[in-house]
Formats: sequence, C-alpha cells, structure tokens
Amino acid sequence: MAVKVYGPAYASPKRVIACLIEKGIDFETIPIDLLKGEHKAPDFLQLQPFGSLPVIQDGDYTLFESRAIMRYYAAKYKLQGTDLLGGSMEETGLVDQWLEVEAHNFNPHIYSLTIQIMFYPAVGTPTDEKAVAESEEKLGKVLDVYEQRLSESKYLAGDFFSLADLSHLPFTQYLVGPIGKEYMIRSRKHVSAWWDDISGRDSWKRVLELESKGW
Ligand SMILES: N[C@@H](CCC(=O)N[C@@H](CS(=O)(=O)O)C(=O)NCC(=O)O)C(=O)O
Repeated sequence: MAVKVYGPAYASPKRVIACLIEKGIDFETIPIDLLKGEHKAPDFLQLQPFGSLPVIQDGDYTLFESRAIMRYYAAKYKLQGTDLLGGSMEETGLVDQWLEVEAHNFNPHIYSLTIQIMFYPAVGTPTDEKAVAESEEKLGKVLDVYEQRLSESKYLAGDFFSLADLSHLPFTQYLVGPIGKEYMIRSRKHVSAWWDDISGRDSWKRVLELESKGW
C-alpha cells in the first residue's frame, strides 16, 4: 500500500518524499494549500494537532514531524534502497547529531528567510529586511561550521550520504533558487561541492521533476 504524504508542494514534506524515493517506497501525495488554510481545517488537525506539514498515513499508521518520518522509514527499511543511517551505532549517532543540527541550527534561519522572501510577498506582507539580514548572518555562521566539517568528510556524518544530508535538500534548494542567496553556498568550497553532490542525486531530481509537473 502506498504511503500517503500530505502537502507535497512544501519543503518539509519534500524531505520525506526524497527519503521515500531513496528507500524505494511507493507513495502518493495529497495536496494541502497553506494559503487557503487547509492545514488548519478540523479534519487535518485530527491528523496533525499543530496544523503543519507533513503528515503521512501508512495504512492505519499516522505520523507527523518530517525528521521522525524519515527516521522511521530509514530504520524500518534499512536493508532496502539507500542506507541512510550509517553502518554502526557510532555512525548512526553522527547521523542523528547532524540531523539535529539541521533541525535546530540550520532550519530556523533558512525558514525565516523562506517566510520573509518567499511567503510574505505571496500574501502581501512586507518583508522585514532587518530580519532577513539577521537570519542571513546567523545562517552564514552555521554554514561556516559546515565548511569546516565538510573539509574533513565528504558528507556531514562521514563518508556516506545519510538523512542528515538529505534533510537539507528542500530549503537549500530555496536558498539557491527563489530566495536568491546562492552565494552563501558557492562562496564556501566544500559546502558548494557537497551541495552539488547531494542535489545531483536521482532522488532529488525526481522530487523536482514531480514538482515541475504539479505532483
Ligand atoms: N518540524 C515540523 C515543521 C513543519 C513545518 O514547519 N511545516 C511548514 C511547511 S514547510 O515550509 O516547512 O514545508 C508548515 O506547515 N507551515 C505552516 C504552519 O506551520 O502553519 C516538520 O519538520 O515536520
């Protein structure tokens, strides 16, 4: 039975979809329009009480929080498709460490840039340039740490691609595209090579292809 993924048009669901593709897991998508407030509808809140995307339904199993969903499928289907968790407890510990870094150090600043530069203009709210400058500076400091880490290993958790790298794909795609700050990646040699590697994966190309066709 295909996994139902709610809200494919948005970044956090797209990291789940990329994970499912890497694992060779069948999925179907259910559109949810944030601009129409469909994520705050009673039926949706039954699935996700905080009213945010994504949610997945796999038979009678429902899960929200994109990183928890990825960890679930990466573990349940560890031997299928790409191993995204590393080959030892120590490697998995590093995957979890860098996934937490993505969630708590990287995501807040890139999410702020996304809201300010992509979402606010779409709803007629003025962009707060001071907030943009602050987020850009803080994100730059995070990317400086990534540059040092990626000068020591090909991927964040080590010499293997993992959930930690995959989780960065959707919002970094925004950063180099509609947010218009590709320089933040290209000005850092190792981060730039890392981005070319992970965004060049077939799974991410497939996500972008599906997105271009409107899911
Ligand atoms: N921690 C959650 C956050 C999800 C989240 O913030 N989703 C956004 C969409 S996305 O931009 O992250 O893809 C959302 O639903 N925002 C609407 C809202 O939260 O009201 C996760 O990773 O699933």
